[in-house]
Amino acid sequence: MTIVLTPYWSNGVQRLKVSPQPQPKPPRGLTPPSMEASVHKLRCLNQLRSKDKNIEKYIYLSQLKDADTNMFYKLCLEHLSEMTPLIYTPTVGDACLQYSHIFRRPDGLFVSHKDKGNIGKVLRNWPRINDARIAVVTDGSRILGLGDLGANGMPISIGKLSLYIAGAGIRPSSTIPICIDVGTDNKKYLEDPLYLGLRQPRISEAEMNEFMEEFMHEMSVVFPELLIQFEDFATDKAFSFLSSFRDRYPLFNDDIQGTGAVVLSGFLNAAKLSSAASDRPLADHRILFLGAGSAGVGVGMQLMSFFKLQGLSEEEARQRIWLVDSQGLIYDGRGKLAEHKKFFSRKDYSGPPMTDLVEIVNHVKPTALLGLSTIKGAFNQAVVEAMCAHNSRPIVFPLSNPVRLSECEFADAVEWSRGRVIFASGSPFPECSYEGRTLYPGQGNNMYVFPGIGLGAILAKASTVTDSMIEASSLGLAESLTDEERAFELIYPRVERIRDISAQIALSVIRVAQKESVDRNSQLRQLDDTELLKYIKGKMWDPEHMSHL
Ligand SMILES: NC(=O)C1=CN([C@@H]2O[C@H](COP(=O)(O)OP(=O)(O)OC[C@H]3O[C@@H](n4cnc5c(N)ncnc54)[C@H](O)[C@@H]3O)[C@@H](O)[C@H]2O)C=CC1
Ligand SMILES: CC(=O)C(=O)O
Ligand SMILES: [Mg+2]
Repeated sequence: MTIVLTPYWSNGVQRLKVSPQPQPKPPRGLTPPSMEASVHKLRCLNQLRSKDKNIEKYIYLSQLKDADTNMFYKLCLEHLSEMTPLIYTPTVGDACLQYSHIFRRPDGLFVSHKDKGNIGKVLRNWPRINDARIAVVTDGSRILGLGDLGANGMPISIGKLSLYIAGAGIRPSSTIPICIDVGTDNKKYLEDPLYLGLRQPRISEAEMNEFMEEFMHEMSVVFPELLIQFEDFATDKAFSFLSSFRDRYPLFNDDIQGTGAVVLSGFLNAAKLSSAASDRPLADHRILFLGAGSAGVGVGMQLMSFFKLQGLSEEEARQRIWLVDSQGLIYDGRGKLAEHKKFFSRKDYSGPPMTDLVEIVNHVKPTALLGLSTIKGAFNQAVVEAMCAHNSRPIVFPLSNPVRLSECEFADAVEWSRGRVIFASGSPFPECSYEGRTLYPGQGNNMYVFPGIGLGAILAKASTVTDSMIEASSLGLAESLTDEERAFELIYPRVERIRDISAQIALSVIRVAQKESVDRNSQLRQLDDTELLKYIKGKMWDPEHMSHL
């Protein structure tokens, strides 16, 4: 497919009309005699599989995406469980760490502090302005659990958007990966002669707030139909930019809201399995978090809905959740707390600081232990055994990314719990067998929901992304398990079904947007659910029908 760009003016801004054109057959002699599309797919797959290291596979796939976008997405769709760990976590973490060294050519938009006052001008340099529908924006300040990676954060925006395209059929030309470069406090990068970003420490909080005001305003002027996903901002900024901008522009924060939705969904299914193995009512679950950053608190807030769905009040729901950070259990008597930790701070404990996780598990007696702490191995044998002492089927979700920061490995959790654990992790682990049974880990990663949230919000032309739209994505995902998946005790559907799942999630999100009157595309109101689902699926971009060869 080639793209033809025709300039035109709208609201005083020059835009480009994007028209995809079928690729003309190359003149005879310019391709080899036996260039069959299906054989070439096999050739690409073989080249990919011949590489030993995942980072080499990542580089190969980035180049393939550049040279033959359709082929890249055909491979993604046909081999999703093989491709996802390469284009996303865990490999994307290594790609970010090494970005300045493996960089070949630009693929995304860099907006730097040097552009302050001229951000609109920089945004207008994007070649596909009129087609833009979704941007993933990071400032690189907390990439996965890897910390401040500055301008090296760009691959996370690229990776998330590849999943939008593969998982929800968003047109590649409608996506904009953005990395805001406002410096880095990563000393190693500042000293690296190959580092691609600004060679300066991060700007102050006040300067950052001013910069973001201009950035968001200009984004809405230049890209009036754009939905924004904030990604991997350090926790304070993640919370403050979400609350400053969410009522003014269509946006959501993936780490707070997307993660909240995906974990609520998995927890709904896990709690049913766990409760079925004991006589414990669903309302009696007790959840302990290791990690109280944007992800931990975001998930905690979303899990309040689990208890409210069981009929509990807001206060009763709050009482079911305990948070632990690097200083131990979070409680009022501990001293000054960061703003985002206050809501879940316990009032029913007043002893000395409690820092040992086994001691905390024995104090709280949780039914579920969730890790969003970036602390590898924090759920060790003693911790998992303590969980088993209180539960016939303990729920253990080590959700930190990438895989080498996971609080616990699946095989260990199975072994230490003697096959009783109900498990989901942020990055994928292989299945394992225990006493003749094959056990499957879940992947509790926001990748299950953000493509569908984005697709729904884009099609409804939502003016804002509401909490109920996020919750709808979660309930839609929880209900999407097939009978076969339930029989295998899966708590998330198989990733191969992502397009169907995204369509279902988009439908739920659109219906809530309509109910809350934030849909600017009111035509979709006339469709019943069957028609709407057909409409959504019909809108999905399909690489098979756009052959490059
Ligand atoms: N599975 C998923 O879909 C997602 C996973 N994550 C992962 O969650 C992790 C955390 O992300 P954020 O909350 O944004 O980061 P953050 O840095 O804001 O939060 C980390 C939290 O862990 C706590 N912590 C650090 N060391 C600890 C220790 N030794 N013991 C107990 N707690 C400790 C910190 O006090 C802080 O509360 C990252 O690894 C990230 O990749 C984030 C979003 C989505
Ligand atoms: C998955 C994700 O968004 C994170 O680890 O930050
Ligand atoms: Mg993230």
